[in-house]
Amino acid sequence: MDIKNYINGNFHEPSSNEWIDNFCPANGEVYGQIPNSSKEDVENAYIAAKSAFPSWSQTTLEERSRILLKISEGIEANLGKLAQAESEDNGKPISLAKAIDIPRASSNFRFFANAITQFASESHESVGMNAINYTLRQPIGVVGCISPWNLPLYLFTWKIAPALAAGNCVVAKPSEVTPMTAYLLGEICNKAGLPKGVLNIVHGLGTTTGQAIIEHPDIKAISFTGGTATGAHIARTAAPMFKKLSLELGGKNPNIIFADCDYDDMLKTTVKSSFANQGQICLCGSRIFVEASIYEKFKTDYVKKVKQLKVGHPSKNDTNIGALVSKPHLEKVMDCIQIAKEENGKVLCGGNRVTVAGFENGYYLEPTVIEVTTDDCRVNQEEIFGPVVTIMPFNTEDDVLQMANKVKYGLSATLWTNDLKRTMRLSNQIHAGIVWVNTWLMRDLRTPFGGMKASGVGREGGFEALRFFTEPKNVCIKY
Ligand SMILES: NC(=O)C1=CN([C@@H]2O[C@H](COP(=O)(O)OP(=O)(O)OC[C@H]3O[C@@H](n4cnc5c(N)ncnc54)[C@H](O)[C@@H]3O)[C@@H](O)[C@H]2O)C=CC1
Ligand SMILES: O=C(O)/C=C/C=C(\O)C(=O)O
Repeated sequence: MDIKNYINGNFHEPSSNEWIDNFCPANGEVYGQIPNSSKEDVENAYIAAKSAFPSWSQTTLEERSRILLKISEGIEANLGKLAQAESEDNGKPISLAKAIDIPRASSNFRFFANAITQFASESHESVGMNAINYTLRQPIGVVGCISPWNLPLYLFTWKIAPALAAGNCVVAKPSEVTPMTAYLLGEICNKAGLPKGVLNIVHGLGTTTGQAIIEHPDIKAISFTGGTATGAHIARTAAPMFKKLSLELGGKNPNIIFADCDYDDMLKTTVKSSFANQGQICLCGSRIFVEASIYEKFKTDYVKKVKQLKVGHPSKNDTNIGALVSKPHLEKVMDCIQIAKEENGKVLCGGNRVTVAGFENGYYLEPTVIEVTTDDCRVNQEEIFGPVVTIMPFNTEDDVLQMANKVKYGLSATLWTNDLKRTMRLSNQIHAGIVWVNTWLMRDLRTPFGGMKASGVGREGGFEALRFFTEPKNVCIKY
């Protein structure tokens, strides 16, 4: 199916008539074309957004909320179609798209439709000065939202929903690798009655379409999720124009397992936190550190469970691990495994491409566990973003804390222990924006979400997102 840009409520071909092949990761075949939108298309999207802004920013909160709820319902009503599109475009198991990706996209709109009705600003009485200060939280104007391929509609809507709820108009670009569900969202928005131009979706490469968005002098804020190198490039480009930036970037997250944890729960969840979505979630616990006293037992039990995961076609209900998102990404992940071997990492299971009968050109890879003896190796320092984890033992809390923090990233961490004091000590000291204790990826959309160090700048979620998408203006009145 050919995809078009959604500008001013209508579907348009790219002005340059330049197209990009869209590949299906499950079989490696081209199954459609997407626009490689130019500066001109981005400008058209901007003009539509700009002209929609005066009206949308003055639309009552109740009305904005009502329309966003309708979009949420539209996503829910199209669950089957969207899940199938997501699975075909991304390679993820359809079961995952149905249970997680699409319901969460719907929740994102529902959550921010409700949150905006509860969003309030501060006032400060300046005692002894006969003055009162109050702070307005005004929409910024036209904002840019750029999202990645791993959780396509989930992350696309995680940015768009708060931006719209706060009264902004949006120029958004999904990943060129997984454009399909963002394309389908346009029709849902029209049916929900979203006024023309409030949301505009342009498709294309990061280096052309994405670059035109971040360089646009009047797109005043950029919310981006993706790789750390791209985040750094966006920051370099946007900073001299004083754009507001929210950057949600890569991770190399420690999963720290103490002997006193609830073992069965830990084991089951660790398999999930290692390999969910083929390991292509920035929050996956890709570095597993296990207390020495249970290391050998863990190693045996974990590898046994990982070997039971079924790699298969994403449309099959019994598939645990689908296809990786693209051929270049598969090659990148396989290169990382090769580097691990060269650095004396021991592959305990996996490490090879999988041929799925009938889909021989699909991008399938075995879930891979690598035992390492030092945390300094590249495979333990660099983000792989695939179904590959490392495991190694540790002796003391101090040792593991040091190793956990000795990476450039600081996105999330998982702790498995029943010792409350240890939980508090480690949670306080660990370099991560998100710490899960005895669980993983349990989400409450009100909480601040994002990372420190090379994992990003700013936080998404809840009122943090609404604060990002508004400009605070303080008014001081003397009486
Ligand atoms: N934190 C996360 O959730 C993600 C991390 N990654 C990491 O990044 C690595 C590279 O993956 P990529 O697909 O190359 O991610 P990327 O960071 O290049 O892509 C993310 C989004 O940014 C856009 N983009 C790329 N260059 C841009 C530019 N100059 N201006 C504006 N937008 C631009 C892309 O078109 C896409 O929509 C992965 O191997 C993985 O390690 C990738 C995707 C998501
Ligand atoms: O908001 C969430 O629940 C998860 C977000 C995940 C990412 O940002 C990612 O994998 O890139």
